[in-house]
Amino acid sequence: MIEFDRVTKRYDETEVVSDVSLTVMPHTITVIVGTSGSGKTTLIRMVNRLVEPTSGMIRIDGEDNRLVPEFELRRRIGYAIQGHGLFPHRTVAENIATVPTLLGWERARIRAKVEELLTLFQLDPEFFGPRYPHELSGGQQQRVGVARALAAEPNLLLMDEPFGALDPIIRAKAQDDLLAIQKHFGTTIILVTHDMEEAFHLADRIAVMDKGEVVQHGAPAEMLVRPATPFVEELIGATERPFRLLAIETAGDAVEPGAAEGTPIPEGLSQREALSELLWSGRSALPVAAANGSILGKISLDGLVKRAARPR
Ligand SMILES: Nc1ncnc2c1ncn2[C@@H]1O[C@H](COP(=O)(O)OP(=O)(O)OP(=O)(O)O)[C@@H](O)[C@H]1O
Repeated sequence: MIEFDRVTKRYDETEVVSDVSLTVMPHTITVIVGTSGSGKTTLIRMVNRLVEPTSGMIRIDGEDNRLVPEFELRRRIGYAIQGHGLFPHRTVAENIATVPTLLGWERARIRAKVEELLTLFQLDPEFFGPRYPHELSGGQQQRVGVARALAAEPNLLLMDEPFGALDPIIRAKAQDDLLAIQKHFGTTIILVTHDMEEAFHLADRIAVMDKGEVVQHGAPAEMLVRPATPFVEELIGATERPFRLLAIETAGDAVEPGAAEGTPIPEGLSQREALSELLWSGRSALPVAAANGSILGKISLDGLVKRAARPR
């Protein structure tokens, strides 16, 4: 659990983070959104003490983070940033192995970890392990950056626009990888993004920052129904509300009994994507398939229209 307790950061006279109190529950994804310059990066960099708060305290599992030596914090907390920050003269495998090596893991354990992570990110370890970052595409480098942040199996992962530079297709893939990994390891993740679509897709909780303050912190659906300020409402975008609501849950959550014709929708697809498939197919229902290919039932336009309506 991460507790921000009345955290303030000032640079000279300018307050860039103002009296933020926020609790991040273990094994959840909290997404921080807000306009440029609202203090998102500063807030998360205070967790691993790349930035020191002017006042207030951050506790990690109950422990004041100032009592933990900085090098220890940075080994314990994964940190992935836009542009990935890979070491150019180290291979992909060496990059991922950075923190485990510092921690003195045995070679066999390091090798196994590197292979596991590359495989999870669907990068063939034999092919990609010995390559150098410049031999990879931007999207592949970005995934290696996230793999590196995860290598020492941190309980906590801080991510600052980790998918910012990716094209929409690779981005969607990277988001799904992240969700799978979060499920697999139970990692607590705090992620900063400008992309509301990404926020609604990934978040268990969204924190909205405006001029250094957290103006709302809650479940995505709650934010749609009860935006705390006009700023939050504007950020969500009134015309997007039904679609944002559908983006929160998966097709698997909307399965209805019965059969339907057409190409099956994977159960992990968001309901928003399922709606799009339905509209494009011109059908009123499509089958929904599990990862192993078995048909779970169907998803219907009528069902999704009901789910997209304002919750009561
Ligand atoms: N080292 C610093 N010295 C002075 N001011 C700073 C420093 N770091 C950040 N700031 C200021 O603090 C404010 C918040 O910056 P921060 O990077 O936290 O915002 P952000 O919400 O992450 O923005 P963006 O979305 O553009 O990345 C900005 O106005 C920035 O200029």
